Amino acid sequence: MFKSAAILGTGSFGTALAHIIGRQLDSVAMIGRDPDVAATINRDHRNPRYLSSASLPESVTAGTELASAAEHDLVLFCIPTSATRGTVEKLASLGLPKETALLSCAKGIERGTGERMSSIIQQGFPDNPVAVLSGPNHAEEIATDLATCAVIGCRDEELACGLQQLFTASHFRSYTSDDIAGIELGGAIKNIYAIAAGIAAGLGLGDNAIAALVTRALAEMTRLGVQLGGRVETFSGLSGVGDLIATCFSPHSRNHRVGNALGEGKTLEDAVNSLGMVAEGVPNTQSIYEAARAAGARTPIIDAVYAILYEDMPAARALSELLNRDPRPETD
Ligand SMILES: NC(=O)C1=CN([C@@H]2O[C@H](COP(=O)(O)OP(=O)(O)OC[C@H]3O[C@@H](n4cnc5c(N)ncnc54)[C@H](OP(=O)(O)O)[C@@H]3O)[C@@H](O)[C@H]2O)C=CC1
Ligand SMILES: O=C(CO)COP(=O)(O)O
Repeated sequence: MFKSAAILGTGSFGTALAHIIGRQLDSVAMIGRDPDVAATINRDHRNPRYLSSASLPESVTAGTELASAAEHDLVLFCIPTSATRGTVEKLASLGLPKETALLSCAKGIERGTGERMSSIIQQGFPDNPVAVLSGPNHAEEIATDLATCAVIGCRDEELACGLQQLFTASHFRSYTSDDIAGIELGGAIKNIYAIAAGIAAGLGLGDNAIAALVTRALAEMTRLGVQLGGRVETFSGLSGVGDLIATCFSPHSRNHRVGNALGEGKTLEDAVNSLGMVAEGVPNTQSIYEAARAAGARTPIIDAVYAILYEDMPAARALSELLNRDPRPETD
């Protein structure tokens, strides 16, 4: 179905996905901001800045011209959620054929509007087909051919099959679903719990506490995600509990690393600056906290992370307040 693709973003995830789909397609164009990074990718078939040890197939080239996305039949959005609307508007002003399929790979919702990335992309390209990809997909592992699975959210069956075929490799298995909202919400909300799990580890809590936290996080994610438009079963799938487990327990998770630094007493600014990559949970703690308030949802874990990140509440006090809330049944 697809012969070529453009990947917007030459960061970790763009590089990992180029590594996968570059083997399947005639040409994959990575479109970034830094001409030196692009030149090195073209010369050495490696990204010097992100996942520099991963080799990129010969079919992968790089550049900085957004307009060149129009030459491909699929465009992947692998940029931070905070950059999505601006990039969509720029690309829409340059123009894309209406057959070009658009695949959102970012995990978060927009601050202020609460909109999901697929909606923002669809607004910019009302006639183009839009799909999403999510799951337990750490770029570091994908780029070294460690096995994983993903779910493709798409309402058009033919496109879903085409994307499923594209994202099928000996070490990469993909599933399809038409619950785009549920898939995007799981991927966005879990970032906050990865920060929470990192904070718990940084505070020196044990395995029992972190298992309890992640279990209650799943209940909270499902409750909030359903209130925001997802289907309940999607949160027990790859983009829900699958990604929650990956990010809450993996040393690769940037969100977990930010949380860990906070638990150890570092400031949010230091934690984010020392990362040098995007940790979507930081802006998404604000956007999802706001969406939860607007929906009237009960979200004690998200509220605690929000208080630590944005209201200067010491992590140990937030933990104590979480544990000392009024008792309640496990399922309600
Ligand atoms: N890394 C992972 O394992 C996974 C990441 N994702 C999601 O993919 C998205 C991208 O993450 P990831 O690749 O890891 O992030 P990185 O921090 O590794 O890279 C971000 C990329 O986006 C570019 N970028 C940053 N700001 C802008 C902007 N304002 N306009 C255009 N481009 C910009 C950066 O350019 P520059 O290098 O020039 O700064 C860089 O190429 C996130 O939503 C993340 O949640 C999803 C699954 C897995
Ligand atoms: O979403 C991810 C893996 O599925 C990446 O998580 P981090 O952004 O926390 O590294």
